[in-house]
Amino acid sequence: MSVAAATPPHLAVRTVPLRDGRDLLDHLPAGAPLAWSHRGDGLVAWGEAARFDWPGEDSGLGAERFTAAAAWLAEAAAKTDVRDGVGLPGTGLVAFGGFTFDGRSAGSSLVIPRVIVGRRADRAWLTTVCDRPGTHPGEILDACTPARPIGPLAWTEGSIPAAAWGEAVTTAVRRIRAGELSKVVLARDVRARAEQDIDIRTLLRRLTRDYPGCYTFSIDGMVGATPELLVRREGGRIGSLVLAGTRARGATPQEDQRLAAELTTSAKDLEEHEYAIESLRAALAPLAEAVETPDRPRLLRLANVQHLASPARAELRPGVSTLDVVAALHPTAAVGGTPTGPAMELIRDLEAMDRGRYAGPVGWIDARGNGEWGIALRCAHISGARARLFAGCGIVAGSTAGAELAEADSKFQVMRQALVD
Ligand SMILES: C=C(O[C@H]1C=CC=C(C(=O)O)[C@@H]1O)C(=O)O
Repeated sequence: MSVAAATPPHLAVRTVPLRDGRDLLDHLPAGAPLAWSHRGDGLVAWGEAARFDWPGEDSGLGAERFTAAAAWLAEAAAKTDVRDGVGLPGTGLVAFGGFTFDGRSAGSSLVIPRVIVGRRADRAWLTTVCDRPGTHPGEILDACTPARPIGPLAWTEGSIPAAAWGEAVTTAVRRIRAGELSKVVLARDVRARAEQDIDIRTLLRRLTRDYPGCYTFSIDGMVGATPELLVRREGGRIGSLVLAGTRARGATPQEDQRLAAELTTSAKDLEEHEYAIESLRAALAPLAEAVETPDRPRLLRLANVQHLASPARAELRPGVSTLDVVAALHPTAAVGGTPTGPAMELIRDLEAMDRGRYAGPVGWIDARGNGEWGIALRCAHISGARARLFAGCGIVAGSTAGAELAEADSKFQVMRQALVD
């Protein structure tokens, strides 16, 4: 099924310092905004100078989509004339990307925008991408109209009703107890329809306001605020934040504390977390040295849920690219399961839906290989007036359908709240 991606064009890229203290999102015109932001830093972008699309591969387990994307980007970089007056990660040639969860699905893409505005602490910059040196992209002048409210929404079930998904959880628990695998992450979707096209900038504003500690993203209609950092690369250093194990937030400080204590001492959740750490260490072993992970996970509190979280750091071996790391880490045990092969098969058997880019790598990369890639969680696919929301849960031998349905609901809350005026 694989086909060659379109050859990237010759481009001229200019980055200049920007003396503008505005919030990154204030720069975005309506339409199809690109964004990646975390605590006010990040990149927003619009327009499309070049694009890589991947149609899906036959086996679904390989890394073809990442390898093809890396080759396309390297070719684009070789054909680009760059004048970078700032020289930070995220300046010069930058591509935004979103990859499908399953290699068999179509929809993985990289986009080199026409205009990028970036911020890192007190430094901001503007990057423009043209077809010829000395020209300016028309998109730079796109009028920045105010973000619109979403308006009334009609909600419907997704691909699989709640009760049937609960049965899938029970089946997964049975297969885990029978020794077929240790853990599988099962996901479900719900759908909403607005009366007018959904203004993605409104969602981004609400997500950055409510989830400042998460990575807010918008790439080709996938919009969300993920707490899970797959890999951040700066020079030869990489970092990652492994999450697995979840409780809701309590309604009172006492209840919140009780749920946190339950999570940090739960054998089921610590086991689930350990699988995620082991899979990260195994995936990084051939690519990186000095992999450091903490002895015990920390508690990460978000507005809707609390997670067990472990920050990891490592030093990349020479010649290893960022997309090599993305390919090696994906799918982590936090979105696939353990072992990966049987978990992927069970997901295909039980979920009754194509995840598309939900739970796939999402982020940006520059021509020097710096970049930040998260896992597309707590997100929705927005297409015109339609939104499809996704949420998944790690299932282990001790899981129950009722608790997992409740956990999925607390994960849906991120995009539900972003969509409701
Ligand atoms: C699969 C999702 O979350 C993962 C990330 C953190 C904790 C998880 C858990 O505790 O089940 C999930 O593995 C999702 O939000 O859709």
